[in-house]
Amino acid sequence: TGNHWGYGKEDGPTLWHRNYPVAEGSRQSPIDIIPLQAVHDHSLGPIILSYDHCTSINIANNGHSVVVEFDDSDDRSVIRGGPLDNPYRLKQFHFHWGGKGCHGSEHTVEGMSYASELHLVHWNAVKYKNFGEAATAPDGLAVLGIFLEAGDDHRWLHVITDALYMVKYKGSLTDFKGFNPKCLLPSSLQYWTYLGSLTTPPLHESVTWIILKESITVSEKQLGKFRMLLFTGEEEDQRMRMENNFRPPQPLKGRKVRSSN
Ligand SMILES: Cc1cc(=S)c(O)co1
Ligand SMILES: [Zn+2]
Repeated sequence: TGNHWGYGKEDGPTLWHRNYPVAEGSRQSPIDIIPLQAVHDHSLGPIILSYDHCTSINIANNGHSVVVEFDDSDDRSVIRGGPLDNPYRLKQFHFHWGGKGCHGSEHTVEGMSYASELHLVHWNAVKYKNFGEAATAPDGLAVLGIFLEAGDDHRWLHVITDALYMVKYKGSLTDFKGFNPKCLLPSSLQYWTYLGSLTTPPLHESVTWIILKESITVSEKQLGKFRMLLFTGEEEDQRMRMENNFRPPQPLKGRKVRSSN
């Protein structure tokens, strides 16, 4: 009904173009990144993350992913530098992941998928008055993508995975204060960058993507806790585990991917 969408056979990524024709647009995400075809742009400076005074507010299950929201009423936590002309305010972060043992990331590297992908979503508060307005502008959003590779336990991710039981059902939300996503960054901030879109409807072509080359590791146990989340609400009798909530790579359509040094 209406603009309902999901990741199943009846409502998944191959059908989103029916309600969201931009799905077949010229700057859709994610994409397959081919490192050797990326252009080394020496004018690309380092990305700078100023998260020290970030204020996380809550963690929620929106029926598509699990999202941690931040206070974005001022410039307390921003990303700047790299391909960005302005500082962009941290608004939320969320994840995309697979089912048991299979892939789950949205971006791929030479066809290789990771187990999961973390998206830190920021908006251009210099040019736009709120997130909603920025989300429809070509330079409105900047999303930092971090690959999660199955391996050892991540020493800080348990703070998130231990809270997931509280947001099992679609529409659930709970306090989540004092979390700083700086603890989820890999040691290197080397990145690829390109112009793309949201990877979920409404698929707005408003995102400057910054994908870190180095992944972080998470254990199968930690990934298993993400898979205990449900796409469905408490009141629904059909329980559907939240997994494989990723869009496959989209056509590059002539875009250039640039690489930091
Ligand atoms: C704003 C936003 C960005 C991404 S990448 C997503 O998956 C959902 O919502
Ligand atoms: Zn995302």
